[in-house]
Amino acid sequence: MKSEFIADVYHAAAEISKTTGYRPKLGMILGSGLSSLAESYECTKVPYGDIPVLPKPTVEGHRGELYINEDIAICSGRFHYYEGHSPDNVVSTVALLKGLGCERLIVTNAAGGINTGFSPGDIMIIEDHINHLGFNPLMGPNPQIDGTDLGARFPDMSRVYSPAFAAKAQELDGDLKQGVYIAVTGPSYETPAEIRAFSAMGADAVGMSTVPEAIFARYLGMEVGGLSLITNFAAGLGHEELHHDEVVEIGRKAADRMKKLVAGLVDWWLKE
Ligand SMILES: O=P(O)(O)O[C@@H]1C[C@H](O)[C@@H](CO)O1
Ligand code: HPA
Repeated sequence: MKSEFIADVYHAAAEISKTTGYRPKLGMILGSGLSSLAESYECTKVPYGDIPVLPKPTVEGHRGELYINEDIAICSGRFHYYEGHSPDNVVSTVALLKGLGCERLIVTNAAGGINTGFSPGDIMIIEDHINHLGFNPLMGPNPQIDGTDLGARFPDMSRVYSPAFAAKAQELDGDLKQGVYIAVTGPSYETPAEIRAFSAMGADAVGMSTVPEAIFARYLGMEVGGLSLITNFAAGLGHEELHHDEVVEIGRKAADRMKKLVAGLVDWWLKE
């Protein structure tokens, strides 16, 4: 992340706080097909188009709107590496949320189930991740604001996802899965051989996002909780070809259960 870029994003965040009067403590990034989760909250909506420092999302199922109120800021729409965005742009939503005042972050995504105990419609608490993207958002000079490093040059990643968040999620919904998310670049889905390799590496679900956001959020000192909605059997494990419109459709269908879970987690993390 370049110092100038983060300064611009923080500046944009300060402008939003000034106009709306809000400095929420909790941020959330919504995955493919999950944009309706934002509708549970009474919020002011700011289209990404009104935040010129942000790039434009190009993927179906990612709206491109910031929802904000005094408690929560929700990025409905994220930036994926496969869209051609730079690593800085991929994590610009996290920088925006941090600039708005968020100290905690919930990341959500749609993912393919690698673990043979997982089925479409399952929700997996992200317990850990494998970065298979080929880049790390912290590569490059360690950014500074007013001469001070934004975070550690070599940040610890031994506990990216909050165990307290995972425990609370299990308490709220007794039927959750838990596992390791592996991020690949996409946009092609994986081959069955890749899925077998990822399984041997210890991955339970595969997707094309989230990991850079979680790394950057931890670097910034935020607490992170993660949820994957399993939208399909990973390549070779089901009988059908994979299509993004089905990923979005399953996301929409499972949104009510996700909404209930997320609402409980939001209430808890705002009070905790
Ligand atoms: O933004 P997420 O990770 O939820 O989106 C997933 C990964 C790809 O962008 C897309 C593939 O269908 O959905
Ligand atoms: O099977 C998948 N692979 C990668 N990304 C995904 N996002 C949803 N499903 C998948």
